[in-house]
Amino acid sequence: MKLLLLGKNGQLGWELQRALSPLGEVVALDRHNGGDLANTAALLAAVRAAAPDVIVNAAAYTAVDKAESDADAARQINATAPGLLAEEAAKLGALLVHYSTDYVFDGSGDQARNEDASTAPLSVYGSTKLAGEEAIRASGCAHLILRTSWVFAARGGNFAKTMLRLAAEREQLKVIADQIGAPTGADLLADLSAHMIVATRARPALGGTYHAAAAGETSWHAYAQHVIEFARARGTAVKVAPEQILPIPTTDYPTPARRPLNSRLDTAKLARNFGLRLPPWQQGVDRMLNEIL
Ligand SMILES: NC(=O)C1=CN([C@@H]2O[C@H](COP(=O)(O)OP(=O)(O)OC[C@H]3O[C@@H](n4cnc5c(N)ncnc54)[C@H](OP(=O)(O)O)[C@@H]3O)[C@@H](O)[C@H]2O)C=CC1
Ligand SMILES: Cc1cn([C@H]2C[C@H](O)[C@@H](COP(=O)(O)OP(=O)(O)O[C@H]3O[C@@H](C)C(=O)[C@@H](O)[C@H]3O)O2)c(=O)[nH]c1=O
Ligand SMILES: [Mg+2]
Repeated sequence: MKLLLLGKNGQLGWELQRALSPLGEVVALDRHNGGDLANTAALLAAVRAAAPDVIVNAAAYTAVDKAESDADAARQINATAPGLLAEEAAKLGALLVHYSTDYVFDGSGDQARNEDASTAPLSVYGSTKLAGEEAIRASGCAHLILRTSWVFAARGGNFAKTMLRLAAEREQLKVIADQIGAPTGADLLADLSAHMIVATRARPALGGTYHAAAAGETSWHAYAQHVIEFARARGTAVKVAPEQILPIPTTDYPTPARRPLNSRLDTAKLARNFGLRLPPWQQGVDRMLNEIL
C-alpha cells in the first residue's frame, strides 16, 4: 500500500510518520516540499505524482484565536484544500483520512455528543473545520474523519506545555474551569488511524465519521493542575504554588474565538465498528510528561 501523509511535522503528523510506516511506502510532505495546502496547484500535482492508495491529512490551520482575523487562510487550509484532496481521492479510488474537532459543536448541555449530533461551531476555526468535513462527505470518496479534542504530544505545541512554561515563570495562573473535554494524545490517534486504515481497506463499509477522544473528562483548570503537580513531584522548577492555580469561568478569560463549554465526545461508534477503545486521558498525559520532563 502507498500512503501520502500531509502535515508531517505537526503533533499528529510526526506520530503518523511512525505509525503509518509498517503499512507500506509513506510519502511524507509538509508545506516546504510540495505539500502546501495553500498552493492548490502544487498540492494536486503532488497527489497525482504520488498516486497513493491512502491520503492522510494531518495538516490544518490550528491557531484558534488567530483564525478569527485570518479567516480566508483558515478556510483555504481547513476546508478548500481538504475538499480538493477528497475529489482527488475519489478519482484515484484512494481512502482519505482526515481529522476534525470538538469545536464543530456549540458545546451546549453536559452530555457527550455522538457523530449524529447537530453541529453549530462558535469560531472561524470550528466552522472551517466543519466545512472541510462536509466537503469530504460530499465528494463521495472513501474516507475516515476522526473528530478529536485537546490534542497533545511530546513534540509540538500544546496546552500542557504552555502550562509547564507558565508555571515556571509566574506566581499565579488563572485557568478556565468550565470548559470540559478530554486531552487526547497524538501518538494514540496515530496508532488508531493505522488500525482503522487496515480495517477499512479490508471492509470499505467501515468508512465514515468517528469521534476519537481519550476516555474520561476534565477541565482546562484540572488538566493544568494535573500537569503542574506532576512536574512539581518530579522536582522540575515550578514557581506557582498549588493554591495559586486559580479556577476561573470562561467569562473571565476573554479571547477572540469563542470555545465550547462542553467538548465531551461519545466514542461508542468507534468501539462498536472497530473494537477500538481509547484509554483514560491521564494515561497519555503522564506518558508525555515522563518523556518531556
Ligand atoms: N491540536 C488540537 O488540540 C486539536 C487538533 N485537531 C485536529 O487534528 C489535526 C492535527 O492537529 P495537530 O497535529 O495538533 O496540529 P499542529 O498545529 O501541531 O499541526 C498542524 C500542521 O499543519 C501544518 N500546516 C499549516 N498550514 C499548512 C499549509 N498551508 N500547508 C501544509 N501544512 C500546513 C503545520 O505546519 P507549520 O508548522 O509549517 O505551520 C503543522 O505541521 C488537525 O486536523 C486539527 O484540526 C482536532 C482537535 C484538537
Ligand atoms: C494560556 C491559558 C489558556 N487558558 C484557556 C484558554 C482556552 O479556553 C483553554 C485552552 O487554551 P488553548 O489556547 O490551548 O486552546 P485551543 O487552542 O482553543 O485548543 C483547541 O485547539 C484546537 C486546535 C482544537 O481543535 C481543540 O480541540 C482544542 O484543543 O485554556 C486559560 O484559561 N488560562 C491560560 O493561562
Ligand atoms: Mg491552540
